[in-house]
Parts: sequence; C-alpha cells; structure tokens
Amino acid sequence: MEAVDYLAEERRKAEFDVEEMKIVWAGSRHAYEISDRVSRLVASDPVFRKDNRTMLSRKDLFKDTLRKAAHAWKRIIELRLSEEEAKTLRFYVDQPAYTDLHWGMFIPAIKGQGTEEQQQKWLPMAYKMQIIGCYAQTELGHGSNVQGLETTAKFDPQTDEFVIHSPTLTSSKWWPGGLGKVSTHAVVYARLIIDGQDHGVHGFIVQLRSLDDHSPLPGITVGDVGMKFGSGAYNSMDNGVLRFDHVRIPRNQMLMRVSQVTREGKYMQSDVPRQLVYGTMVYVRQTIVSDASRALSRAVCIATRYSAVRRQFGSQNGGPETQVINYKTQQSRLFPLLASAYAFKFVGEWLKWLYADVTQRLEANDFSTLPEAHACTAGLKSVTTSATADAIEECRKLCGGHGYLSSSGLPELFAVYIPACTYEGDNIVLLLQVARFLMKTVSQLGSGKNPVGTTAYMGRVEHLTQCNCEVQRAEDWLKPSVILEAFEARAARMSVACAKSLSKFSNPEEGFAELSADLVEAAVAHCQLIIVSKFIEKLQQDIPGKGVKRQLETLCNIYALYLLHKHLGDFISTGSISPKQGALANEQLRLLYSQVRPSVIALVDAFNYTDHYLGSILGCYDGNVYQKLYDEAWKDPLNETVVPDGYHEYIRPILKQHIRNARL
Ligand SMILES: CCCCCCCC/C=C\CCCCCCCCCCCCCCCC(=O)SCCNC(=O)CCNC(=O)[C@H](O)C(C)(C)COP(=O)(O)OP(=O)(O)OC[C@H]1O[C@@H](n2cnc3c(N)ncnc32)[C@H](O)[C@@H]1OP(=O)(O)O
Ligand SMILES: Cc1cc2nc3c(=O)[nH]c(=O)nc-3n(C[C@H](O)[C@H](O)[C@H](O)COP(=O)(O)OP(=O)(O)OC[C@H]3O[C@@H](n4cnc5c(N)ncnc54)[C@H](O)[C@@H]3O)c2cc1C
Repeated sequence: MEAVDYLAEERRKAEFDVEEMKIVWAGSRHAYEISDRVSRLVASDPVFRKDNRTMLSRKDLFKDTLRKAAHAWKRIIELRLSEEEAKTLRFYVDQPAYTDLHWGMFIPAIKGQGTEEQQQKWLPMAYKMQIIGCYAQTELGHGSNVQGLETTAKFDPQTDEFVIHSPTLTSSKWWPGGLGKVSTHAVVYARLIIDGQDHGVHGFIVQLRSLDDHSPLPGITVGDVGMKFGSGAYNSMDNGVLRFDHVRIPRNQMLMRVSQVTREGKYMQSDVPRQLVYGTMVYVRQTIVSDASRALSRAVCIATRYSAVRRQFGSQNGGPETQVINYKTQQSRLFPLLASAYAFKFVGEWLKWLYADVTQRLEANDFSTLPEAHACTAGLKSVTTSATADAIEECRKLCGGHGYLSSSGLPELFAVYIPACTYEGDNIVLLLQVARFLMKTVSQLGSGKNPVGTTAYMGRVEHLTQCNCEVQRAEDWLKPSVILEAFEARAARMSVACAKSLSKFSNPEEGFAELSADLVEAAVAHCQLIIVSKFIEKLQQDIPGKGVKRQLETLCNIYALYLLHKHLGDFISTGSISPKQGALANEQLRLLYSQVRPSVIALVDAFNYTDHYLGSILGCYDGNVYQKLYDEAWKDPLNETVVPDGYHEYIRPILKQHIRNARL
C-alpha cells in the first residue's frame, strides 16, 4: 500500500522555495549536500538503528553505543570522510558517546594549551584514536568554581615528575564523559604545587588505563557515576569518577603553552593570558549554541507537523474538525519557537565566525578580543540552551497526550538535552560572567576607550538612555532600526541601572552578590540583543530563492516581538517603550502569526531531517501519525503476551480473594 502524505496539502500552501531555504538553513550549498548525503547514509545503516534505544538496559545501551562508535569510525575511514562529514555523521547518529569528549574536548585541550612539541607528540595518536581521551576537570565538591579544584599535581624535582593525587573525597573527579569505562587518557585539571607553593589550576595529560588490556594503571580508581535522568538519553555516556593515589607522570605532560615548569622546578608564565587554560570551554560553548538550534528545530519540526495533523473541535456539518495548528493559542506558543530555531542557527553561525577570528588572533598573540569571545560564548550558550530546554518541554505539551509517549521522541530529546543548561558551565554562573563583562564595559565609558563588537551600542549610551521609541502604529514594529533601538535601549538601560546600584556599595564584590539577580537579567537582555541583531544582519545578505528572504524577515520579526512581549516588564520599566507601544507590538505579532501560518510546514521541512533522525512518530514526514502510533504500541515488550508475566503471582490472588473471603 502506498504511504499517504497527510501533509501534502500543507506543503502546497508554502509561499517560498523550500529547496533554497534548505541551503540557507544548512549554511551553504556544500554543507547542504554533505548533510543530505550523510543523513541518508546513517538512516539506511541498520547499525545506526535507534528506535529501540529507550527500551535497552543501561549495559545494553552502553554496548550499543560502543558498537555504533566503532562502526562510525570504520565508515569514516572506509569512506575517507572529511572532518566536516565526520561531524555531520556524529550529529545524525544522534547518540552521546565517549567520542564527543575525545574529539570535542580532549583534542581541543591539547591543541589550545599544549606546546608545539606536545601537540606533535599527542595529536597524531589521538587523531588515529590509538589513544582515547576525556576532559577531567569537575570534581565531586567543585564544578562551577574551577579555582576551587582540589586535585594536586606536586612537582618532584628528584625524578622530574608530577605526582597527581586526590587528597579528599570531594577531590574525586566526577562527571567527565568517556571517563567511566572507555578513556585511556585524560586531560586532568589539578593545582600545580612546587616546593609547597600553589600556582593554581593547570592541565596535565594523564594515562588512566593500560593500552594492552584496558585495566586501570596503578594508583588509579575509576568507574561510572551511575544512571542519569530519563531512559536512553545521556545514559549512553559513561560519565565517570576518578581518584588518584600519588600517580606519577613525566614533567612534560603538563600542558605548557600558558605556563611552564623547568627541570629545576621554576614556574614560568608566558605572555599568553592565564585564561587560556579555560580555552577549551570557550570552544565547546560555541559548539553548544549551534547544537541548540539543532535540538530546538527537531522538537519544533515534530510539534509543527503533528499540530497540522491533529484535529480537535470545530466540526461543521459533520466536516473535519479544526487542525490544532489553526488555534491562535497554539500558534502563539509554537511559532516563536520556530522563529527561535532560525535565530539560534544564525547566531550560531556568527559565533563560529567570532571563534575562528579570536583563534586566529590568539595565534598572532593578539589577545584583545578574548574577553568579548568569553562573554559571547558564555552568554549565548546560556540563553540558547535555557530557551531550548524550555521549548522542548513546550513542544511536548503542544502535542498533547501523545507527546508524552516515548515514540513521540520528545521525552528522550528533553532528557538528553537538559544537561546542556548545566554542563560546560551552569547557565546562571555563565550569565554572571557576562554581567561582569558588562559592568566593566559601563565603568570604562567616558574613559576614552570606545566599546567595540557586541558592546559597541554602549558607546551610544547617552542617546540610548534618553531616546523615545518612535512606534505609533503596529506596522512601525516591522522596521529593523526600530526593533534594534528598542533592544539596545533596554539592554543599555538595564546595565546602566545595575552599574548605578553597584556604585552604592563600598565593597564591589558584596554589591555584585547582592544585585546578582538583576545582573543576570541585564546579561540576558544583552544576549537577546545579540541574537536579534545577528538575525537582522543575516537579512542584509543576498538571500536567493523565491520568497525565502521574506519568510526569514517574518521569522525575525516574530522572534524579536515575541521576546519583547515576553519581557515587556523590562522594556516598559526601563522606559524603552511605552505600554501602548507594547500593545502595538503584540498586535503586530498576531498578524505575523497569520502571515507565517501557510508556510510553517515547509519551514520545518527546510531543516531536511530524515525520519530516522527525528525519531518521532508524531513528526514523521508523511504525517501518518495514527496508524504508526497504533502499530508501534503493539511492538512494546508488554504486548508480547496477552496475559502479563506476574498474573499468576500478583493479579489472580487479588481477583480471587473474594472467593476466599466468602468462604471465611
Ligand atoms: C555513537 C556515535 C559515535 C559517532 C562517532 C563519530 C566519530 C567522531 C568524529 C567526529 C566527532 C566530532 C564530535 C565533536 C562533538 C563536540 C561536542 C562536544 C560536546 C561536549 C559535551 C559537553 C560535555 C560537558 C563538558 C563539561 O562540562 S567540562 C566542565 C565545564 N566546566 C565549566 O564550565 C566550569 C565553569 N566555571 C568557569 O568557567 C570558571 O570557574 C568561571 C565561572 C569563569 C570563574 O572562573 P574564575 O574564578 O577563574 O574567574 P573570575 O575571577 O570570574 O574571572 C577571572 C577573569 O577570567 C575571565 N575568564 C573566565 N573564564 C574565561 C574564559 N573561558 N575565557 C577567557 N576569559 C575568561 C573573566 O572574565 C575574568 O576576566 P577579568 O578581565 O574580569 O579579570
Ligand atoms: C551530563 C553532564 C556531563 C558533564 N561532562 C563533564 C565533562 O566531560 N568534564 C567535566 O569536567 N565536567 C563535566 N560535567 C560537569 C559540569 O561541567 C558541571 O556540573 C557544571 O560546570 C556545573 O557545576 P556544578 O555541578 O558544580 O554546579 P554547582 O556550581 O554546584 O551549581 C549548583 C547551583 O548553584 C548555583 N551557583 C553556583 N555558583 C553560583 C554563583 N557563584 N552564584 C550564583 N549561583 C551559583 C548554580 O546556578 C546552581 O543552581 C558534566 C555535567 C553533566 C551534568
């Protein structure tokens, strides 16, 4: 029987060229071709099957992950995939694995913090996966506060070695992915102690397991931290615990780009800033922003397709009921998330550029843009992951009861995604970093140092703290300059207000702690301004394809006005806009929802996700939801027998108790 395309009518309504939009979404025609080819390759390979994942026991899931990783590596070599293709393959295989930490943190840590000599020694082995590494920073007692780590690395001048030791229970390394069962090596962050003097936290390459039989080396206790939230999800990862009992490593295994220890035990600092020890985190935070748009677009694709298929109420004369996507409440919850997926995609692309730029500068010993890169990666990681985690849960609710089924794909997506709000820096802790950067920027205004980059708007602070929004009619909100000024005024005024409040404290640190909730809000306002402004900048590019740019303009306006509506309190209390203008923004937003409505299915089709990747019956391309849900239910192990196991022990005796009672 031919599959019916329940969404075909929706697709006919699209008001733009979806094939061209696929290229915009992918970033380039080249990226689109890679993504399209690799996604099909993964979907057609039985080893990469994942529909049974949430049913597997932890041990089986872990073994399945090892099998997939080994198979992926084999295919990468056989097909001679480029780095971009390999990363795309990892994305579509869609299962967290030790390889993420090996490629995503261990190798970048050596590249960013190792000397040329160290890179030449370690990287070839790591690239060939002859050694497998992880990133062992967090401890049982300290994660956010990196300076509070307790593991020690004491220099022994007699043997020219460091002695790595876990002095307390709380110094046990705890959480590193890939550590629990797989990694042979780790970059371990420990306090460098020379001659009793503590030089702070540094990175060290430490071998953990034998390359012959995988057993832990002497002095090393290592294992998995145990089951995590949800079924399937992040349980494919062996997050680990690790303790050192006076483990010795050669001196040349301290990562020495930032600072060095000589044979004589002299500590030397090069002219690169100490903060480069944190450089790997900057790199990963940047990748996490792009990942946010992927996770969000996936949830939105599921909820949008299902909302077009699902009907409730409104039947007239026995005709079909209303598609739930036509309810204004459904639109006002869903369409901003669709717009956010596009917004995060574009800001992720920009952040990738910013990171490449700062890396190039660092290589030329220009450290001037490092603070901004840190603030942008920290802030955007925080804002996009928090919004995405909330959005996935909203998408589940948008799918009603069926969203709660594992086969909707949403519960597992939520469970696997939410730690992104915590790992690579707790989102609040990271926003406080942004706030510090903003307060520093405000304090330097008028000192002759003009703010640049994402804080350039602060250079117009006098205007921004006094300007009046020019909106008089709802359509005035469609002007990018009006939107930008409202967001700039809000962000500038919130930062300036925090700076003023801070100046009243004699002890700035005390003031910072006291005002931290307001500071976090100012940081969010600044980050949202960046996202809005990068979306607007994207639209200034030449974007080919019938109707493509127009759709993106609509999405950009939806994103900005949705934020404005959501944070109306900020905009009005800072006087950036009036209550009347807030109401006009909301009026315009409603019109935009109606405008985008005909194209929403095509807008999620533009993500070009295979049914394999989506992993959702509710989101399948053909929309044949009910038949698939019905068929899937019968595949559940509980339905393998008509009468359940345990009937004779536990159900029958209860059912029969009235007979016994009657006999008594
Ligand atoms: C089965 C499938 C298999 C398929 C296989 C296919 C094969 C594979 C092929 C290819 C695959 C490719 C895959 C790649 C995948 C990549 C994805 C990677 C995913 C990783 C998943 C994530 C895992 C999570 C890992 C972690 O969580 S690691 C631990 C993270 N920890 C933190 O983030 C800790 C947070 N805390 C801090 O960062 C700091 O403590 C602090 C909060 C910043 C405070 O620090 P400190 O006390 O030192 O600072 P301050 O006094 O506040 O600041 C001092 C100054 O320093 C500045 N600063 C701070 N940080 C930085 C920084 N990072 N950079 C620059 N500057 C910084 C700060 O601003 C201050 O400046 P000042 O001018 O004010 O002095
Ligand atoms: C799935 C997963 C994978 C991970 N992988 C790795 C890995 O590969 N390698 C690695 O080294 N680590 C890893 N981690 C650890 C991770 O980086 C830390 O958990 C993270 O940095 C948060 O630190 P924490 O757990 O100490 O949280 P805490 O700092 O204890 O946070 C607890 C609460 O305190 C609040 N808080 C903390 N400090 C402040 C402050 N200054 N002001 C206001 N509020 C504050 C936080 O907002 C939060 O609400 C992983 C964690 C998870 C969950």
